[in-house]
Amino acid sequence: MTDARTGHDEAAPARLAIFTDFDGTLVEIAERPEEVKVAADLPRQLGRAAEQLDSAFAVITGREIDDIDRFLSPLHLPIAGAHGSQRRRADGAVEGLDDDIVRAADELARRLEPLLADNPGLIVERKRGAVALHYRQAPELEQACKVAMNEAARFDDRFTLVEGKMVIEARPQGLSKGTALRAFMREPPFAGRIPVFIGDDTTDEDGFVAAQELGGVGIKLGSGPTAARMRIADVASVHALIQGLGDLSFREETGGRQHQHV
Ligand SMILES: O=P(O)(O)OC[C@H]1O[C@H](O[C@H]2O[C@H](CO)[C@@H](O)[C@H](O)[C@H]2O)[C@H](O)[C@@H](O)[C@@H]1O
Repeated sequence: MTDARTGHDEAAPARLAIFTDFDGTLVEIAERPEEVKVAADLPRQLGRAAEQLDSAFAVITGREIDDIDRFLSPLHLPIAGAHGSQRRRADGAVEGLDDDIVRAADELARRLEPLLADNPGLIVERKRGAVALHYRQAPELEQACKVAMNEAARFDDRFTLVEGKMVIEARPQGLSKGTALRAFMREPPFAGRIPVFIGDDTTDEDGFVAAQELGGVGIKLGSGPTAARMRIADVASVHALIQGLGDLSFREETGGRQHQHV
C-alpha cells in the first residue's frame, strides 16, 4: 500500500535518501572559508555510503558546487550549492540561474567594496547568484555588516538576506535548502524514499522542515532552537551516522548477500 501523503510504499523496507550540509556538519568550522580541513578518509566514506544508498545521497550547502567538488575530490555527488541557487542532479545535469540574477549578485558584491577597503578583516565570497559577507575575523563589525548588506540588497528585491555562523548572505528570493531538497525528492534516485537532512546552522532550517513535511526527519548538529526533530552531537557523529545508515540500507536491500566495495 502506498502512503498518499509521502508516496512511500508501506510494504517495502524503508529506503532512505540522505542529505547533508557541509560546513559545521561534514567538516569543522575554520577561521576562513578556504581553511576547512577535510578528513583524509571522508570522500571514500561518503562515496561508499552513496553507493549503498543507490546514489540517493546529496550535499545541500551554502557553498558553490565547485567548492564542494574540490574539497571532496575525487568524489562527485549530487549537490545543491549557494543555498539552492545551483543544483547538480544525480544524472549529472546542472541547473543554474539566469545570467541576469548572477550579474545582479556581482553588482551587490561590488556595493560592499568600500566596507571591505576600510576593514581588511572582512571577507566577501562571491558566488554565482549569491554573496556571503564574513565577519569571523572582526566580530565587532557584525552590526556594520548587517547594515551594509541591507543597504547593498536594498536596490534589488530579488534577494533575501540570511544569517549563518559569523556570516550574512544574500541569496535569490524563493530559493533555499528546502526548495533544493524538494527538487531532489521529485527525481530518481531520491523519489519515493524517506528524506533525512543533517545540518548545523540557521540556513539548514528550511531543509529540516522540507524533509519532515515529506515524511522524513531533520537532524540538527549542536544546540539552539530548531525545527529538526532529532539532534546529533558533533561532526564525528555525523560521519558515523552516515556510515551506519549506508550499512543499514545495504543490508535492508540485499540481506548482506552482495559483494560490497570498501
Ligand atoms: O551550508 P553550509 O555547507 O554549512 O555552508 C554555509 C557557509 O559555510 C561557509 O562559511 C562558514 O564556514 C567557514 C569555514 O568553516 C567559516 O569561516 C565561516 O565563518 C562560516 O560562516 C562558506 O564560506 C559559506 O559560503 C557558506 O554559505
